[in-house]
Amino acid sequence: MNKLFLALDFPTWAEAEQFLRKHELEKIPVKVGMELYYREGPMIIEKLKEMDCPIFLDLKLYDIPTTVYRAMKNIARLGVDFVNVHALGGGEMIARAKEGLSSGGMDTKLLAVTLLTSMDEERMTRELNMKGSLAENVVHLACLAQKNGADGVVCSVHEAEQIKKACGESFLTVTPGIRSEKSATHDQKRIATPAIAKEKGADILVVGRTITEAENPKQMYETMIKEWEL
Ligand SMILES: O=c1ccn([C@@H]2O[C@H](COP(=O)(O)O)[C@@H](O)[C@H]2O)c(=O)[nH]1
Repeated sequence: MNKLFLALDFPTWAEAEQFLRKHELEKIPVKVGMELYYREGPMIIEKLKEMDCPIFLDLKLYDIPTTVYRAMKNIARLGVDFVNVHALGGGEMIARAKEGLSSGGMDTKLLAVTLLTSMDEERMTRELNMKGSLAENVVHLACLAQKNGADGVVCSVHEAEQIKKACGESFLTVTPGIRSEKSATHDQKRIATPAIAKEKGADILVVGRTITEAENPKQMYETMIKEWEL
């Protein structure tokens, strides 16, 4: 799979829709996160399906296994392409998420967030008191996710190669923190360009502000796709 999902980080559907239409980006794969989903609810998924957009619903569930199972049963009905949990919720939570999702019979793929791309090794050690290197922890969480039924993980480009080695080629690596050579890093710490993502074997790119805040979003989108597909 070789896809770029645009992070639709807008406060309302009206703003997201206006952006997509203004820049002729209808029908592209999109990621809906907490900001938009908590405002608009499931309606947003219907609207994007009407536009024929592949959808990654990025809600990052993290709760006790039963609660996640029940929430996933509801999410399963939406028929999105991807949904995710935090791998740090543990194996049982991931397995119950998969169970809840499977009840929908819609072939939604389950991803597990390893360590957020806004986290670096220094803060992981100092603030979270986690031992080992960041890459070791990410690969460990990827293996845990795989063992418990996840179809792939959200990680940074920099761990994609090691995850593929540990979990196999078909285990998906979905990578946010994508930036062009010149764009601002914002709050992201583990960043990479689409060209590096390709080199490292990442399957799916997630790009938000580099495109949505660009002077010419359509041109930036096309440039990133080109760099990714070359
Ligand atoms: O580890 C993670 C998990 C999710 N995200 C999400 O991806 C986008 C990235 O947006 P940019 O503007 O390209 O930084 C955003 O919606 C995050 O919630 C992530 O960045 N890192």
